[in-house]
Amino acid sequence: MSTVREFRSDPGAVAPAKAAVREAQSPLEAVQRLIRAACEDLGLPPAVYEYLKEPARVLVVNIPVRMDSGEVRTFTGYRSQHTDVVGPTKGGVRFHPAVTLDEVKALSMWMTMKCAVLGLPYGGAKGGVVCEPRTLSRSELEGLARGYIRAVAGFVGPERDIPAPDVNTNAEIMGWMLDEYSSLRGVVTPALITGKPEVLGGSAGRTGATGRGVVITIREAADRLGLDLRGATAAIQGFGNVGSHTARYLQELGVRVVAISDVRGGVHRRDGIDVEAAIEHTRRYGSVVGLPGTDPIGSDEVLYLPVDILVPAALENQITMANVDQVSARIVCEAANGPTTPEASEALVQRGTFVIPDILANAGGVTVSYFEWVQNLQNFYWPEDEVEARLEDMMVRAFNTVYKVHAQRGVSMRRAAYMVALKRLADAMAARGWL
Ligand SMILES: NC(=O)C1=CN([C@@H]2O[C@H](COP(=O)(O)OP(=O)(O)OC[C@H]3O[C@@H](n4cnc5c(N)ncnc54)[C@H](O)[C@@H]3O)[C@@H](O)[C@H]2O)C=CC1
Ligand SMILES: O=C(O)CCC(=O)C(=O)O
Repeated sequence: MSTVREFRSDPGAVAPAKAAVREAQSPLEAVQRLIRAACEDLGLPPAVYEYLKEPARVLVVNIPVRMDSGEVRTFTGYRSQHTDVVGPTKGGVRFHPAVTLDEVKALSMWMTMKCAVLGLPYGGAKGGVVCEPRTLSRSELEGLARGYIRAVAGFVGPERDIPAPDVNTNAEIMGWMLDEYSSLRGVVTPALITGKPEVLGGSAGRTGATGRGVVITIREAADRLGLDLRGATAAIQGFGNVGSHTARYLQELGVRVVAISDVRGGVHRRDGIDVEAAIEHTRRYGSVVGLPGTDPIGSDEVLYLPVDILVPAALENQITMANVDQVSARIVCEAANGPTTPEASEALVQRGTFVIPDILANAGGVTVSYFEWVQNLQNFYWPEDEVEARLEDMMVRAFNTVYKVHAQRGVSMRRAAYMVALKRLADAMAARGWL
């Protein structure tokens, strides 16, 4: 790397996390603080933060959709591409009423950090559409998915930016987007998008990959802490793709999943919930609420149960300085992106909670997306056991790398993960002559 200079504050920039007394007011501010703090920890040249403090490009689009009523309604969509310093950008597309440009920017920045922790050859990206998918019919949803990819088609592509599923999007929606893009380009382009159905070139194991990765990190953490997972208890907030697979794989390791919640409410059972029954109930009724043999519990209450493992697997900002004192789990594993503010996370760590940060915990999804993209480019497909073995290997290596920095430097796992990521990104910048 070029000469390492002292990292100086500039008056316009966000305050370093060390000196922060005020809780970050938004996910964007939170991720900026985290990046800046890691740059300081590593003594990186100021240019590193300058390159990373905002996304390189953002696109705002209006998406007209013909509704079932015959009227045309316009939806707002975003795509944020944070940095392509190590390769094309990569990240999911979220359909949610609360999506904002700043949220999408923050999510793209977390993607950069996540890919760098795992050593994947991508920068981060994220997309979002402001909509309430629960109020859309299937054909309206399909129109929106096709409209979104049409609107960003000149901006994405296998060598530029590769979308994937996120909140309220899934393999079927990725299939529609792939079809639309392929029609526009006049050539079938499986490497455009990951998390698609296997019959269209999706990777074996992608659907469960994020949950599988989450559970690998919990297993590694439990090992370091001397916690026997057989008989340990867990509570899970959010029971979509990530939450449900996490619950399934935890149960396979002998963990008792005593509480689960989704946006409509939660369920509790001291002796452990039958996870497969909860998945089936959710498939049928759209929520875990009302699962026979369980007691009702509020969505938020799940966060406060005296369990060994708490897995927030829904949205950002669920654990903040306002409620952190009520969290009593021994391990908090951030399956969602940004579920804990940096300040609340620091408070948990001070109390002895082992926090596995999002950019490590939920990296299994993008890792298998990377495998999917590689398979698409080679047009050669791997069996599921090979995907799982490679995922296991990469997640364990990433966990060990972060844990080593955590132990050697006496910093939190989050700070350590950012340091690992920033070191790789800064090395790439230096090698490209940017520093
Ligand atoms: N799908 C993926 O591969 C990856 C997803 N993530 C992150 O994981 C999180 C969850 O994503 P998915 O499972 O894909 O989304 P999803 O749409 O499949 O599921 C989201 C779940 O969260 C629940 N939820 C929403 N608001 C809630 C609230 N206030 N309280 C309790 N539950 C609530 C929903 O009801 C649903 O059960 C997000 O933060 C996402 O960015 C991270 C890495 C990869
Ligand atoms: O699979 C991917 O490419 C990205 C998944 C994602 O959006 C995330 O990790 O937050």
